Amino acid sequence: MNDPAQIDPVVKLTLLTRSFEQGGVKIDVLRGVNLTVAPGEIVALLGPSGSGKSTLLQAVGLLEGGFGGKIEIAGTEASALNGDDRTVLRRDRIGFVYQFHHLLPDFNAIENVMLPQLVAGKDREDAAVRATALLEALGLGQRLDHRPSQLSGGEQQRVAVARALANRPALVLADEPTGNLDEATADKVLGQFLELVRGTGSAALVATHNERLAKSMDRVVRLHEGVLQ
Ligand SMILES: Nc1ncnc2c1ncn2[C@@H]1O[C@H](COP(=O)(O)OP(=O)(O)OP(=O)(O)O)[C@@H](O)[C@H]1O
Repeated sequence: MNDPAQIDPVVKLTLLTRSFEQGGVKIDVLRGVNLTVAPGEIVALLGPSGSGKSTLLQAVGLLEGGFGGKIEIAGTEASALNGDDRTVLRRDRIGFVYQFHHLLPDFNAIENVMLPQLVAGKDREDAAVRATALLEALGLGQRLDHRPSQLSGGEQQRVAVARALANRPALVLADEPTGNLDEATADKVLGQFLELVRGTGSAALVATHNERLAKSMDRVVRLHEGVLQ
């Protein structure tokens, strides 16, 4: 049996830094962030607008360079990988949900959820089975062949949640996943998202402004003046 102490964290950030130039002025947005997320743990990332939540998620999602410090994802030091290996690590281990769904407009719900699986080399039939199961679990069994424009905002976000989980990622990164929805819909979608993430055993790092929604997660961390509190 595995000793839990020996299991790698899904995320380990050590002294992460990021600065931007704005109008000739250097702004230190992240000033030495340390963060560990355990397998299956759901962590809320709170912080005021402009505090660097999206910047932090971009670092963890291996979406951008320019960061100082160390980024480890599921035991692999991502900051030491070349571009191709980083892409594979991102594709195989990380799912993303954004504030706006970013679904492909010409594909229906099931196709949008199948797509990341096909890109990862999964068999078409298996991908369809997985996509259907996820969409049904999110209450979208009657919407499988609807395109994004034929879905409500909450339904679009639920398809985006299904897409993020399609490849059974070790980690889901969500940037204001319900920020675009009214309060009642946001609560419902976030509740379903958390339940599904818990069911799959993925870990999640969820950036939000919403203290109330944050409290329903396992742990809350706050970005303040470039470090986590
Ligand atoms: N590519 C960039 N170039 C210059 N400055 C940037 C860039 N990306 C982010 N910043 C700056 O970094 C700071 C943090 O931005 P970020 O989007 O990470 O904040 P946030 O906490 O996610 O904000 P919000 O809650 O409003 O989405 C801001 O001052 C922003 O202007």
